[in-house]
Amino acid sequence: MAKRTNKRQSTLPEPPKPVPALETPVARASFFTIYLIITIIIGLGGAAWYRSYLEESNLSSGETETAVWKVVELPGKGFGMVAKRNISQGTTILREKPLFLVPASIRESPERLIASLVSQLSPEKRRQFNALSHHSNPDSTGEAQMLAKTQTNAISAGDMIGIFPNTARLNHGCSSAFNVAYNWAAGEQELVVQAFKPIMEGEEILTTYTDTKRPRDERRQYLQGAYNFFCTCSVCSLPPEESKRSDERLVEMSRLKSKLSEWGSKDMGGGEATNIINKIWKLGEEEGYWSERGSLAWDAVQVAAAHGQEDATRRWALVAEKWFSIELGPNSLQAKDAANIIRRPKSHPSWGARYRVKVESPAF
Ligand SMILES: C[S@@+](CC[C@H](N)C(=O)[O-])C[C@H]1O[C@@H](n2cnc3c(N)ncnc32)[C@H](O)[C@@H]1O
Repeated sequence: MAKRTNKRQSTLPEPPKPVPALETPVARASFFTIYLIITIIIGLGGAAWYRSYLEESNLSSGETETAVWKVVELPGKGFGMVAKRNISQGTTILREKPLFLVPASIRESPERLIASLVSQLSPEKRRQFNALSHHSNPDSTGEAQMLAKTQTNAISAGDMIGIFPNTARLNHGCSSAFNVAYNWAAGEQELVVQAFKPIMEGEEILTTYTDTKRPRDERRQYLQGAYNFFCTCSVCSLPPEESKRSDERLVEMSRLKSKLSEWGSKDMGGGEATNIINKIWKLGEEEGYWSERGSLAWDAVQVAAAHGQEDATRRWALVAEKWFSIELGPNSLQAKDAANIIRRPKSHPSWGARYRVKVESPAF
């Protein structure tokens, strides 16, 4: 049996003594040549890595192609964004600063305001703005067209709305069809786009323009009115029977979500509230609707904490932290708040605010 030895007692043979490398001018010269070559190789490798890092995570506005996605023309949709390679769940596919921000409600003429903001853009940024589509008012020109482009492409950024030329190329998909979500990072003043589902190479990268937890006809009517297109996404194209079942699930998810507000008005106990959250989760799983999972689990954290249930609070916070990180990014305030509750469940602001009662833990 081999004896355990420490280094000092090692019986391994002594390593060979290093050969003095820099003793002659020739040796010194070849050392510097090798040093130079290694430095260049490391430098080039580093630059390539840095370029790919920028491409994946911190793009400057105006790019239409990165290592991860490209903007292409798609039949019947204008432009859209397509994955250039498999994208794993939780990947940040894009960070983007706005061309400009506008308050969500303004007193002055919106046309005039947008025109003035566009006139202040650099020529390159103005080109990016002019390249955007404007389906809400296709025949418009001049200031009206600038307003139409803003209406078609604006994305909420805190209490403002902004124009983000890359994110603006994301087309819409309903319930199980959309695979990315964006989140305004107020600290960095940039939009973060996260893949909350795995996306295969060649697949279209889709966001959602509306709450799609409603029946297909209603969704289509809304999208036609607000964005001027008839939705034929994978959910809207389901055969009649499957479409009916999908509609039923979505309507039930929506009904249960509004029923949950009864806990807020103290008309529902903590056990029932967490039971409803588990039901919504299950329906979402059946539907393939993975969005909003972080906030659903966060609602359960609130219920469990208010009823003073430490173990359930921590378990729901673990789920919330996981899904906030996937959908909003690990540096999002939401993911950080959930991480704090995992460490100290009793630090939740609602801790013990209601009578103590057992609540359900995650049932998945
Ligand atoms: C924010 S833009 C998206 C990018 C746009 N396709 C482009 O070419 O720049 C919104 C417009 O894209 C089109 N669009 C988005 N999702 C679509 C879909 N699922 N099917 C057809 N057209 C869609 C509609 O014309 C909509 O008004």
